[in-house]
Amino acid sequence: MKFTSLSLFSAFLFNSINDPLASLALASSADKEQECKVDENGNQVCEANLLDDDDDYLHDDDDDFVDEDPSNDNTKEDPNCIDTHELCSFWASTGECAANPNFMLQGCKKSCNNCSDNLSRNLQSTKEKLDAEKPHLLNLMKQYGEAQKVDGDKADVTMLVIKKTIDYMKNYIYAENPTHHLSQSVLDACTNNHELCAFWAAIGECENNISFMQTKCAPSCQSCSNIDFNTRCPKRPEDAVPALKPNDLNLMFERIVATAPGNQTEATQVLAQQKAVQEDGMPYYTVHVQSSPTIQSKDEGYQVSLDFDKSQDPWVITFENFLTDEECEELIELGHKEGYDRSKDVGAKAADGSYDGKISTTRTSKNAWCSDKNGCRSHPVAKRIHDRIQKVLGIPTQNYEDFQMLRYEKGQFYRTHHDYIPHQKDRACGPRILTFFLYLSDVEEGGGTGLGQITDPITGKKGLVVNPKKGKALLWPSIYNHDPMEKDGRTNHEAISVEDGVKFAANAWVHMYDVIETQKRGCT
Ligand SMILES: O=C(O)CCC(=O)C(=O)O
Ligand SMILES: [Fe+2]
Repeated sequence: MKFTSLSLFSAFLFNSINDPLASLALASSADKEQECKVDENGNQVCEANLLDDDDDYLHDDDDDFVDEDPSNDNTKEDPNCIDTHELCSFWASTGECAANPNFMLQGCKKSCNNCSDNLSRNLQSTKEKLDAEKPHLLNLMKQYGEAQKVDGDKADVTMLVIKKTIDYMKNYIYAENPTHHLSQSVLDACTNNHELCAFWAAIGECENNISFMQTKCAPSCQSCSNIDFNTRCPKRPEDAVPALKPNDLNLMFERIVATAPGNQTEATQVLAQQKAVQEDGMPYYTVHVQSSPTIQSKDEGYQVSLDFDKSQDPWVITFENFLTDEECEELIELGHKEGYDRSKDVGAKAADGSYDGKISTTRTSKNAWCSDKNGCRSHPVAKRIHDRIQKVLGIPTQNYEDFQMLRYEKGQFYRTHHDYIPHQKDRACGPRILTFFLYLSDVEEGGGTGLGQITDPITGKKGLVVNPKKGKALLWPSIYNHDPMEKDGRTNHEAISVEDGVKFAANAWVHMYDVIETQKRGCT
């Protein structure tokens, strides 16, 4: 029996995005497609004589494919090389293959020139033949970046990714008459930058870890077009609601001070000292104003203008007992699970529009990001604290970056800097507008947060130092009240060296707009 490896590979391409193993099973029966049907669960089911019924899905010991010669199939039409929509050719001509590859490369294969070629047709589907092909395929893969490592129990699925990658790179990216309009710099950057790209793609990382995978392992994720910042990064929706409008900043701080549960009465102050927690889980925290405008919104002479903002001191407040001891310990532990690495500053802009982290001599601490890649962000304690901050600020948690967990050993510091990142003004997430800083440990000596341009309320001199204390929080704005997209440089700050002990802390940076998708796609 002649083996229709052309339809095999096309079927594989079409299905393997969701389930590569299933697609191979489907593929091995592709020449008898009429004998396969979809069951009530939506799964493809084929007659028993088409698929082995043991779990060795690659096993095929009859001789029903003997297409030893790749040229044998050259003249055959690929039945899967079709457009599934009448507008495919129009869309392809308007650049949709590049702009919308997820749909177009599968749904408009013909117009996008994303059909299987001789190599693909000749792919063998038995385990033995796969193994025999392996050196050849791995060799071909070297054209597209780092040589790929394939072993372990995911070797078969990884090989499927490799086949898919070669097909995509050869027939679509480097097609003779490409239908995409990718720039030379994107093409040059579209390489696998790690030997495990194919493996990671095989275990679903292209979707779990979009920012890294779709740019640094783009061939394996079939995502060269996403290297381009404008394709990968969603624009800020026209109707996006800003977290703060002009004048909201002052009103927010005034409200936070007035409503702090521990500040209300003498009795609540006692409860705060006892670290009591309210029924809804909110601790009886107290708020202490370190610095604020002297003329407040209800006062005569109050204005919403740059001159007025400059004539007043910026807000800086602290919260005592904002977190319970258990919450602090759990957050530190989450940081350990993620792994504390040497902290980096915002570095140079990369070809994909992201900004590299650069090791800096002015920041010697270690940090870990509590992202959702490993479920940290959705851990109940991390989530509870995000929700608590949301309650205090009245700004939704989607606007909060993942917690950046910090660890300073003796002698470590972060020299004076500002948290506002100017280029983010034009990004979907908008700039950082507030820093909600959490102290997770007591520190024996040193390790304070210094705000050099803020007047210390006790000494009356410039240079406020907030000392760490387990469960305490510190909040300051990075922007002005009259125009909350604009940086207020007066909240420059530093992490003073730890002299003794270890300082654990966490940054919760609040953006003007939703930052979740921007962060996930590496667009911040
Ligand atoms: O550790 C501190 O006290 C401040 C840290 C800081 O400013 C930062 O991580 O951006
Ligand atoms: Fe900072």
